[in-house]
Amino acid sequence: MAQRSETPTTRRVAVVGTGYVGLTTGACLASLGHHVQCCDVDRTKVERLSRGEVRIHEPGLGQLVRDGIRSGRLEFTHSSTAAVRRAEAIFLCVPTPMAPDGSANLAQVESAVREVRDHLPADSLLVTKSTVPVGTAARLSELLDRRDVAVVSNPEFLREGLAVRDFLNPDRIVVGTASAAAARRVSELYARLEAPTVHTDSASAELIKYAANCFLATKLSYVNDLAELCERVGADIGGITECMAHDHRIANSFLRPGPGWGGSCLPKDTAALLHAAEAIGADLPLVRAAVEANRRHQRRVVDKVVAMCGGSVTGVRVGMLGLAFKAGTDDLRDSPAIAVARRLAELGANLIAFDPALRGDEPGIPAGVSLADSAYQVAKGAGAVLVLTDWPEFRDLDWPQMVGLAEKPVIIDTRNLVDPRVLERAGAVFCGTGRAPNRDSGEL
Ligand SMILES: NC(=O)c1ccc[n+]([C@@H]2O[C@H](COP(=O)([O-])OP(=O)(O)OC[C@H]3O[C@@H](n4cnc5c(N)ncnc54)[C@H](O)[C@@H]3O)[C@@H](O)[C@H]2O)c1
Ligand SMILES: O=c1ccn([C@@H]2O[C@H](COP(=O)(O)OP(=O)(O)O[C@H]3O[C@H](CO)[C@@H](O)[C@H](O)[C@H]3O)[C@@H](O)[C@H]2O)c(=O)[nH]1
Repeated sequence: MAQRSETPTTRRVAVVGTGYVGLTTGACLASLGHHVQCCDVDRTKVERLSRGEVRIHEPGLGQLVRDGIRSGRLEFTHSSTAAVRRAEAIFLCVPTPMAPDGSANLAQVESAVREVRDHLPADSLLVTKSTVPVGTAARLSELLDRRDVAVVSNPEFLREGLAVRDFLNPDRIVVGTASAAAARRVSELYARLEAPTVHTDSASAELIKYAANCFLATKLSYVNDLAELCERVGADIGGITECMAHDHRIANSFLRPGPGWGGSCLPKDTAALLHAAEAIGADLPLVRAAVEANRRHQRRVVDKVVAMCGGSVTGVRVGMLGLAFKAGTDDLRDSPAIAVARRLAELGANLIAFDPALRGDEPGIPAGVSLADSAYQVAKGAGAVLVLTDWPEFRDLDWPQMVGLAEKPVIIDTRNLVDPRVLERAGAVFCGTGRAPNRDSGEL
C-alpha cells in the first residue's frame, strides 16, 4: 500500500450505503485511522456487517472490516441520522441505477440527503461518492438548504474485485467544490495515500467519472470490433493487441476481447452520459456507437453458440463457465454472461452454469439456469461448453477431461482463455473471439 508517512489527523466520518463502494470506503477510511460509522437501509446487511460478516466477494475487505470493528474505529448502524450526527464528513455511497430512459436515477441519493439533512452537524461536509450526473452537487445543495454544510463531489474509481487495492492506491483523487477550505478538508481525509489530488469545480468532478468510464467502454468496443474483423479476414486479435500494447500511448490495458463489456457501472454510465448530452441537444456519436457495438458483440456470442450447435440450441445442454461480468467478483449486474444465458434460454437451451464466486442465492441468476458445483459438472453431458467469465481457474482446468466429459466436444471460449493447442490435442471443435475456429462444427 502506498502511503505517505506524515501523521494524518483522525476525523469522524459517516458512510451512507454499505455496498461495494460504501463498505470499501468505510473499511479503508477506518484503516487510515478515521472513526467511521457506516449505515444502510438493509437491516440484515447491517447485522451481518456488525458481526464482521462480509457477503460480497471482494479480496481483503472482510479482514479489513473485522480489523476495523476490533479497533473500535468501524461501526455499523441502520440509522442514517445516528451515523451522521457527530460526523465531520458524510460520504454518500448509495446506488444511482439506470432509469428506463437511460438517465441516472437519483432517487436514492435524494432520499438519503432528505433523511440526514436536519441531523448534519454545523460545518460538516456532504461528500458524494456515488456516480452522479453534472449538476447533482448544485441540486443537492438546494435540497439540503444549509449554508453551513458544503457539498463536495468526490467520485470513486475503484474496480470490483480490486476494490480495497484501488481505494488505497488510487491513480488520482478528485475533489470537486468551489470552496478551497472544503476541498482541503476532504483531501486531508486521504492524507496518508500517495496519489495526485485534483481539486476542481463540482461539475467537472462529476463529469470526470463519466468521461473515464465512457472512454474505457469505447476502447473495449473498438477492440471487440477489431476482433469481429479478425474473424472475417482470418487474422488473430491476440497478436494485434499485443503489438498495439507496445505503443506506450495505447498501453497494455483494456485490450482483451470478450463477450462485450458489462457490470454495474459501464452500461449505466454510458447510458447516463448519452441521456444527459441528449437532454441539452448535444450528441456523443462515439459513445453511442460503442454502446451499439456492445449489444452486437453480445448477440454474436449467441449466434456463435447456435452455429456451433449445428443451427439450433433447442433441447441442447449448454454448459456455462462464469456468470459474473468479469473475474474476481460475484456481481451479476448487467453481466454479458447473463444476457447470453437469457437469450439461449429463450431459444430453448438447457443451461447449467458454474461460477466460483457464487453461493447460489444471489439475485439476478435467470430462471432456467441451474447451478453446478464445479466446472467438470458443467461439462458432463454438454452439447457445448461456453467460457464467459475470465476466471484464471477456468484456464487451468483439465481441458482434455472437460472435452471427454462433454457429449459433444464443442467449446466456445469468448475470453480466449484456454490454450487452443490443448483444445486441439483434446479433439475439440472450438472457437474464440477474434480468431478463426479450428474447424467446422459440421464435422462432428
Ligand atoms: N461498484 C463499483 O465498482 C463502483 C465503483 C465506483 C463508483 N460506483 C458508484 O457508487 C455508487 C454505489 O455503488 P455500489 O456498487 O456500491 O452499490 P451497491 O448496490 O453495492 O450498494 C449500495 C448500498 O446502499 C444502500 N442504500 C440505498 N439507499 C440507502 C439509504 N438511503 N441509506 C443507507 N443506505 C442506502 C443499499 O442498501 C446498498 O447496500 C453508485 O453510484 C455507483 O455508480 C460504483
Ligand atoms: O480488457 C478488458 C477489460 C475489461 N473488460 C470487461 O469490461 C467490463 C468492465 O470491467 P472493469 O472496468 O474492470 O469493471 P468495473 O469493476 O465495473 O470497473 C469500472 O467501473 C467502475 C464503476 O464506475 C469504475 O470505478 C472503474 O474505474 C471501471 O474500471 C467487464 O465486463 C470486463 O470483463 C474486457 O472485456 N476486456
